[in-house]
Amino acid sequence: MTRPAIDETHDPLRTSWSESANGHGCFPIQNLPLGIFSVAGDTPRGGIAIGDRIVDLKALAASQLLQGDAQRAAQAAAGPCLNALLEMGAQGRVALRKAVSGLLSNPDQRSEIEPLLITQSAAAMHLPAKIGDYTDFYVGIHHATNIGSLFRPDNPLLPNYKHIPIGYHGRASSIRPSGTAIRRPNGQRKAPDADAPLFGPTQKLDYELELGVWVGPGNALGQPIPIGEAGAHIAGLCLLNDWSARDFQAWEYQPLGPFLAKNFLTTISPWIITAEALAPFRIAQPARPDGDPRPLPYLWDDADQAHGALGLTLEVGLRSKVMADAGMDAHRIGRGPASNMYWTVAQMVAHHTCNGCNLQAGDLLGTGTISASTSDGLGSLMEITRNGSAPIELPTGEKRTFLEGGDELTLTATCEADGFVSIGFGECTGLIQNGGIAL
Ligand SMILES: O=C(O)/C=C/C(=O)CC(=O)CC(=O)O
Ligand SMILES: [Ca+2]
Ligand SMILES: [Mg+2]
Repeated sequence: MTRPAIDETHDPLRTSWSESANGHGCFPIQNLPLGIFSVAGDTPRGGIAIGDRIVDLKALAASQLLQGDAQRAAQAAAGPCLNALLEMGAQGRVALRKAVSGLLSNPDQRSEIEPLLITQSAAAMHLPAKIGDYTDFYVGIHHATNIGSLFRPDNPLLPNYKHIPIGYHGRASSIRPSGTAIRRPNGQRKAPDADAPLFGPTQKLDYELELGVWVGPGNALGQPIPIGEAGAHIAGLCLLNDWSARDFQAWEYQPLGPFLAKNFLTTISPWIITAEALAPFRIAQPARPDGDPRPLPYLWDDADQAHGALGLTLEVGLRSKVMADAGMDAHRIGRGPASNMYWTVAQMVAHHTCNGCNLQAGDLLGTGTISASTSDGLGSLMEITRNGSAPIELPTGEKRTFLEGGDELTLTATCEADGFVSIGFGECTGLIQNGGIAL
């Protein structure tokens, strides 16, 4: 995937007059992610996170402080979803990023810009775009191997895995922003030794640690996106939790793949970490192990192999109600690098469109669960507890096989590279409610 230019907006010496940005773990002036927010009594509109505040893009568009592409981009972000801005592609995003970075770093403009800033704690975050379609891939090879060995002990990694970025079409309508409560879903499950299935609340509620990929400009139906052009169609990334009911999944998934086990809710972090903000953190795709097949030519691009992967670390924390009541922080249950993706984002895009399927601005792709090869870097409880057979212990002494009512799960991600200021994704969090869906 082509890497956006490193420019003055990435300068590690650049700071903001909005002091909370300087040293902020997620949103220093080098990040400037895009989202949709609202404050009480007002309509949702686009914003850019800066430290613990948000630049109101509707107000900025009305201020006459921007010109040209930057002004057009702010106008495209002034409404309740960012689809129009995503459709504009890199040109609009880059112009807006440069202009906002300049305004937030120039002390002479503080008096003009500061009235356009909103405190994040006073704002509600919404989905950043109307999501037309959502596709979930399966590119985390350690996850695919681990979960495959639990679902199919004789045949963990199917023979297509190293030739095709495997995916399934998910459900866009049930994607929600971070903070949405999780109601335990009902469905069918059947234990392998049971005579008949049962209907009721899932006994194996799980999470999946994934990255979400926001599609920028789409492609026309019938016109594939060549791998070398995939970068122009990617607006940015977020965190994605593909909540999963493992008992339903085991019973329903053959032969068509996941269905009700995964479409009851998917949670994403609300900020789009733009392709531009991620530029310094692009790394080489790890070499395929000796003996692995070279992908077909439509899935191979030397430039993509050189810098199509992401230098970021993903983390999962779990906090039970007992821990929350005692004022304890979340307990880390997984931490690992995104370089455990067997396929790059560009390969996902090239494959998704190779048959002429059209992506549209605001579509969302999930990478699939990203697990590491080590036991401290697994991306789901099904893997961590070996399908419930090896419970984990929380600092309170409580045991967990799968998620229970009152548990709060939080995904985070941090990008680091020598010579650059680190940036974070914010949080993707969800609290499991005690009650479920009505029976
Ligand atoms: O059948 C399997 O091997 C497992 C499939 C999934 O869990 C689907 C999925 O959501 C892919 C992923 O997150 O990696
Ligand atoms: Ca998934
Ligand atoms: Mg759809």
